[in-house]
Order: sequence, then C-alpha cells, then structure tokens
Amino acid sequence: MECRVLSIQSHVVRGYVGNKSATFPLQVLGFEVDSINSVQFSNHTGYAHWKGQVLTAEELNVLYEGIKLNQVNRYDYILTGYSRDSSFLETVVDIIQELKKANPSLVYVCDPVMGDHGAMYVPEYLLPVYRDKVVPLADILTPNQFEAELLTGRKITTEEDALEVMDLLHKLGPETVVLTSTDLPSKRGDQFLVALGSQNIVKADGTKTSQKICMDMPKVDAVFVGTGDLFAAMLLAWTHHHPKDLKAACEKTASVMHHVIRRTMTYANEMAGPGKRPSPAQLELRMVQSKADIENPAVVLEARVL
Ligand SMILES: Nc1ncnc2c1ncn2[C@@H]1O[C@H](COP(=O)(O)OP(=O)(O)O)[C@@H](O)[C@H]1O
Ligand SMILES: Cc1ncc(COP(=O)(O)O)c(CN)c1O
Repeated sequence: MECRVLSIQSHVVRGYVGNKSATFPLQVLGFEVDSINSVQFSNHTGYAHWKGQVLTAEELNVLYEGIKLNQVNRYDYILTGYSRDSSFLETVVDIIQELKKANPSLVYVCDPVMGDHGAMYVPEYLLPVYRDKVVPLADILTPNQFEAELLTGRKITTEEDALEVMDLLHKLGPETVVLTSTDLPSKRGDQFLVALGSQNIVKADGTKTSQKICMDMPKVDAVFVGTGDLFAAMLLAWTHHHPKDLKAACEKTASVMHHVIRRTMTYANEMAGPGKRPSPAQLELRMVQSKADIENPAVVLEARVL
C-alpha cells in the first residue's frame, strides 16, 4: 500500500537540511514524498553568507489549494520542520487540521525547530504558536533539549528532569516524544551523546503507561546541520514499521544517523586536511546512498529501557 508523506520544510540549493535531507532517505524506503519548501535558500544559515526566498502564508495556501482542487490531498503522514514566520506556521496548523479530518489516522511528525545550545535561531514569537497550536496536533514530537525546555518552561539538568519534561510534553498532545540530543552525562562516558524517548502505551487492562528509553550515541566533535531533519524523517519511517516499539524505532533511527555522521566526518576531515577543522561546507551531511545504508547500517546502536 502506498504511504504518502507531506513534508513542509526548507530547501537549500547546496547541502542537506530540511527537505533535502529528509526526502531521498524516505523515498529510498518506499515512501511517496510530497514536499513544500518553506524557504528556498542558497545554503543553511550556518554559513558566512546565505541568500534566498521565504514562502509566505498566502503562497502556501495557493499550493495547498492546487493539491485540494485535484483531490490529491490524502496523506498518511505530515512532517514539518524549519519555519520562521508565525502566519506561515498558523497556515500549516490549518492545513494539518483539515488533513486530519480527511484522514483521522494521519500521523503528524513535528520537529519544533526553534534553536539549540541555549539560543533561538527563529523569531521568539514562534514559541507560543508552537506550544499552543502546533504541538497539540503532533503525534510524534522531536525537540532537542533546548526546544523541550522552551516548550515546557522547565530546565533539564538530570535524567529525572528529562523524564518529567517528556511527560509534560505528552500532556500537550503527542503520544511519542523523543529528545533528540541532551547535555546529560552518558553512563558510557563523555564520548557519548544522550537521547531520550517516551511513548504512551495502553496496557491490556486499559490503563495508560509509557515506555521510556535512553540512547547513548557515539559523539563526534563537530557541529552538524540538518541532523535534526534527518532524524525526524528516519523516526517517521521506523515508527511506521514499529508503531508500538519506540525502542526499536529509535535504535534504527540512531544507527542511520551514526552511519551518516561517520561518513560525513571522514570526508570532511579529508577535505580539510591534517589538523584543520572542517568548514560548514565541508561538514554538509553525506546522504545515505541506498536502502541498505538505512536498513543494515554497519554499526547498530542499542537503547536501554528505563
Ligand atoms: N556531534 C554529534 N555527534 C554524534 N551524533 C550527532 C551529533 N550531532 C547530531 N547527531 C545526531 O543527530 C541527531 C539529531 O541531532 P540534534 O542535534 O538533536 O538535532 P537538532 O538539529 O534538531 O538540534 C542526534 O540524535 C544524533 O543522532
Ligand atoms: C535553512 C535551514 N533549514 C533547517 C535547519 C535546521 O537544521 P537542523 O536539522 O540541524 O535543526 C537550519 C538550521 N539553522 C537551516 O538553516
């Protein structure tokens, strides 16, 4: 059966963020991907220069109208990422509501892209739109630690804090929450990066509980851009295959990330030369090359159930 994703994210001419990082890996896994480019930039905004256009709310509506007029507005998944305009985001909310009405089993995967490492890189007025309108519609939410803290108003300094924040995020709406990266110390040492996940489950007796997991991922000493976008796309794919097993979905997602990041770093170091730190252009993600890269990565990471 066809599985169709509407992906509303950025497009870049050069490099791999947003739709450029999400589309091909999903297609190679057999998903149909309809993409709307929220922005079209020369490259991501971590370079010294970037130029381009931003899609307005009206322009988004025009594209959606066309899809609707042809009656091809039935989607199984919506995936959203980088957006820097509140009326654009409000229009995305309207579209999601309409598409959920058309298909009540539609799954909305939301990456609430707002910032990282203590700083917002989208305008601050987007926060209440995400918290009050976007996140309540989300089925799967993939904030990093900073975004989770913004959405809940709670600081995360311990694993217990992180578990409580994920519960607060469940209360806003999403049944599945993954903190894609945190500053928490890993039990495996400082060479590892910690991600945490939580999925609501209904037990046989009808009561609700949640499965909580922790992933320790080998840390690479560089800053990558587009990793959050690829992570959300791969989590969509793997929760599609393992809807009730967050541990399996996160292990497969993190293993793909590890493969892509290792390839990227090998190329980046080669291009930069001995002892030199790679530039943002050299650190552009090296995409997966095939279905096998995604389904059978050389290193398989394991998650712990908490
Ligand atoms: N420096 C890094 N070393 C290893 N893995 C990384 C690194 N940066 C990102 N990743 C991978 O990318 C995923 C998403 O990264 P994250 O930084 O949380 O995304 P975002 O771009 O949304 O902040 C992480 O879960 C991890 O798998
Ligand atoms: C155009 C664009 N799209 C998407 C992103 C998000 O990237 P990431 O997946 O690393 O959060 C960025 C990062 N600033 C960006 O500049």
